Amino acid sequence: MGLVLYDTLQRKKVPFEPAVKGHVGIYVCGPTVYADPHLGHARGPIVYDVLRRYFLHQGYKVRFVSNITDVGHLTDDADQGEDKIQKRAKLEQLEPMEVAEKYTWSYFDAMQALNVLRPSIAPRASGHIPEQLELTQRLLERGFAYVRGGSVYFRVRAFPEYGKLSGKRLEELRAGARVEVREEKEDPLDFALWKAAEPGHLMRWKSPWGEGYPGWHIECTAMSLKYLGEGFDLHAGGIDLQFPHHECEIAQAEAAGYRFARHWMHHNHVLLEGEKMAKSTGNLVLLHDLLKAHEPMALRFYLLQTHYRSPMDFTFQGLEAAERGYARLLQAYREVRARKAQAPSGTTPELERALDALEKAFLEAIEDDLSTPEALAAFFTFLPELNRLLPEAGRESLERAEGVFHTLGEGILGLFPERVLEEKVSGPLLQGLMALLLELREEARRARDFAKADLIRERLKALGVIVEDTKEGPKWRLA
Ligand SMILES: Nc1ncnc2c1ncn2[C@@H]1O[C@H](COP(=O)(O)OP(=O)(O)OP(=O)(O)O)[C@@H](O)[C@H]1O
Ligand SMILES: [Zn+2]
Repeated sequence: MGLVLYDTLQRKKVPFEPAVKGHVGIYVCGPTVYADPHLGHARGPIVYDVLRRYFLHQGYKVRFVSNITDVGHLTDDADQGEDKIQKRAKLEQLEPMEVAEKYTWSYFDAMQALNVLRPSIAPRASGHIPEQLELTQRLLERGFAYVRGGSVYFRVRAFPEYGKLSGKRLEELRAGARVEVREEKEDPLDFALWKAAEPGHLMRWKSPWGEGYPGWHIECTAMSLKYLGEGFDLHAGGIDLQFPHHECEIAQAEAAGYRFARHWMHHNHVLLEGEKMAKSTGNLVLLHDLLKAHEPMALRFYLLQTHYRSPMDFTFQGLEAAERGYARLLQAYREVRARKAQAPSGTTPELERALDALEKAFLEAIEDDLSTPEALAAFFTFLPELNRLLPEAGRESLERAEGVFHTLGEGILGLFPERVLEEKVSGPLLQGLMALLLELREEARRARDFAKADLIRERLKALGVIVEDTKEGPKWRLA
């Protein structure tokens, strides 16, 4: 069938064909790094990670670019307010770049725990000032921008297609626009490409118009075009970015004469008590807190249970239910691996048919606009069949089942990294089991059942555990 995705720009599901055969270029707007990530920040990366893994599974070469915004994102998301990172730097008494570094790693660490593949490139906005200046210059030359008091603004009225992504009409936007007190703009809808730095503004660079810093929107246009080239395949981010951020990105790129992203994808929000989880409002659950108390893969499973275009209300009950669901899947996978070794050679036709059905339903779900809930449902339809057939199944069929868990469950959904497959015997459990065995052996000795006592010692020795009888009683150590 092939992949079909809902394209926000076309407002419908469309077949996805990459521009260059065998290659896919994806750009995902990354976080503004001024605070620890919350659960909402994990949703996009996990959704687009599944997409990326699907392309890899289909044999594509994928270049996955996801930026780090470390400058230019102002507290009101538009052209006013303080730089979010600089504001935090003052609060924590750090250099702005220290703040950015600290929270970039906090974000990367959380993504790693969630088994999200690292971006091929994670460009920092502050490392791409020359590219942003060049694009701004180009927009000036082409009449799409103007300079006012050391700042450069994009002239929205010169780009009639402004609004095409979000479906907003210019007249309505204009009617609703705030007119600022010290208005430099020709039109309240115009947005900053470059802002003159006020005295005391810490993050500043030289430009043809004086010292300043870039606008948030120009960063992503410059970095996506640099690393993915004109007409790249897919641009993605949260629905809050559709307007104005992505609308402005399109205007900048196309007014500069470049073909921009061919497809647009937007994921819906994680909510907490009905409101968007957000750093700026403090309505959030921190990822690091969740990751400490819960299996990261259960969290990933939880997020994948809702389709990416639907809002998702976070609750602890929901997470606990997901933990149980995930544990059932993992247990089945582990059992397949364990049984495989002892199973008699041969295939089991019923299991083969169940696997065919699973593979088919799974891929159809993913290819239908990345329906991860249905892909998971395919696994849960398969589980009772598997459990029923497991005791009798032939080795070749079990090997195939293991392969399916591996390629679909881990390869595409990213739910079973090697770590979760290892059987873990924790220290306290091992100590408890050994104490129990030695106690039983002592009991046998007291009952003068030396044959049993020796048998326990010999069997332990075969497992690499040495038992020594000392004055203080029996002791054990690993051989
Ligand atoms: N609650 C959420 N659910 C899903 N995605 C989110 C959520 N909050 C932010 N994102 C996404 O995370 C990425 C980084 O966003 P950003 O750093 O601006 O986070 P934020 O928490 O919304 O910050 P702020 O509250 O300061 O605007 C964006 O793609 C954004 O759409
Ligand atoms: Zn962006």
